[in-house]
Amino acid sequence: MTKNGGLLADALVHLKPLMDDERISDDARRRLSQPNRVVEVEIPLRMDDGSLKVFTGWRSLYDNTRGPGKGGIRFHPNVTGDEVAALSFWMAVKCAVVDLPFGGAKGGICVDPKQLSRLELERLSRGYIRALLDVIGPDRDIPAPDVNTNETIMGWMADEYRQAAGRHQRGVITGKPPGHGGSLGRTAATGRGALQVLNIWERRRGRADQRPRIAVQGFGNAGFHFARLAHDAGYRVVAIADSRGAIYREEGLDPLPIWERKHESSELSGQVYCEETVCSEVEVDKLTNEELLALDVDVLVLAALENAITEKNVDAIRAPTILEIANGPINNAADRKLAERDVTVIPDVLANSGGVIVSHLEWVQNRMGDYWSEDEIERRLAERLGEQADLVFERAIAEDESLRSAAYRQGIERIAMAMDGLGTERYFCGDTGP
Ligand SMILES: NC(=O)C1=CN([C@@H]2O[C@H](COP(=O)(O)OP(=O)(O)OC[C@H]3O[C@@H](n4cnc5c(N)ncnc54)[C@H](OP(=O)(O)O)[C@@H]3O)[C@@H](O)[C@H]2O)C=CC1
Ligand SMILES: O=C(O)CCC(=O)C(=O)O
Repeated sequence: MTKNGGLLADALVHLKPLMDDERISDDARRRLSQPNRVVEVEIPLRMDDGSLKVFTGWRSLYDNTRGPGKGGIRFHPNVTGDEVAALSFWMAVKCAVVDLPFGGAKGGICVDPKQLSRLELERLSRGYIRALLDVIGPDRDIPAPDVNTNETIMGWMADEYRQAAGRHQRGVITGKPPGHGGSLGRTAATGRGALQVLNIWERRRGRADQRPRIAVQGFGNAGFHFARLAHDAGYRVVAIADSRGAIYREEGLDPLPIWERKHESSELSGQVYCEETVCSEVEVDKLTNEELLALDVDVLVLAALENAITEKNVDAIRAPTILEIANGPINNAADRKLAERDVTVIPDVLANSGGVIVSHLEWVQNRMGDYWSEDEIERRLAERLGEQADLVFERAIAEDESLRSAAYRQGIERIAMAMDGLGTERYFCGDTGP
């Protein structure tokens, strides 16, 4: 068993009820039950002091029936092959839920990037790409940012691939800096999309004119942009947490200055933004992460890592609505308990899909060699996400099932239909070679 205690096995539990559906063929059922492949690589890194360290990395391709694999790369000390495989499963479901022509993939390196210098980080990022040249590619498997990776890192990685290929291949990675083939709007896309999904849900529940109080766990790319946009849209962000702790203010917090303070010194390190000096303009209370999760807010937003809510702390949760921006932040046991208590969970495979939707737009722009304005990106994101979220919500209401179950059905049916459409002789499509 891995450090994450069988994350893929826990993730696959959601498939079980769907597998009884007669629309899912036996072949599709079998092929959906494990990843196509999980590649493990050792990446040697010359440290600034001249010593050599070796880091382990992975890239998992869960399924590529509907198109090339797609999914981010995570740098974190707890990354394992099992975690990456689970994340690639969620990517496969997510891309199908919002009807993108992609399969699911994910990658990661077991490393604490906060312990590396900028040059070490660049060498490691480039080394990861060199190690995986045979499995990634613009029509094979297309990485993007995830936890502790960003557009700078995607730029280094795309450049490493370009050097190895001997030509520009911009569509090999998304989330790059604008100017190096990156799309406008990608950085904020995950948070923007999550807010749109929440807004649609709140409107359906007749709560659009209220000013919900929200608490946000995770203040990185996804959590910050969500909090900033939600604050601007009139939500009251009463609490924010990063890996070091949480701050709370009943009157509401303005996420932008908090973010600016947090990032004054270094892009990737966690700053102690909840020190009194940092928030000296307003009175804030300090909370632990567990206290933030237990706040009596209208919406609890999970934007950090997997298993934030498990059977150990689920009974303390008081929010009636949970928005999953992180992938897999609620384990199965906790999910069942929340359902028993009629807590609405807006699931990750829909709520955080804004990022990959704009990644798809970046890939399309790279292939066209022409670039859209930020307004155009936002319009296209809103159009796709609005249509697909409505389908999920309508299905959930019509079938009287959870939003997670409705989203999974939407995604899995599309993948299974694509698998069946290819016939019986297509067993594996690793897409290696030139
Ligand atoms: N980036 C994207 O486009 C997408 C991201 N996601 C998912 O969203 C989640 C966050 O990703 P992203 O924002 O990109 O990652 P980042 O690395 O930018 O941010 C992660 C944030 O989570 C915080 N954090 C880490 N551990 C904890 C903890 N135990 N308690 C509270 N906060 C914690 C970090 O704290 P600190 O700042 O102190 O390090 C950081 O603020 C992940 O699950 C990711 O897979 C999903 C779809 C797309
Ligand atoms: O933008 C992408 O391709 C994938 C982002 C991601 O890793 C995710 O949605 O979890």
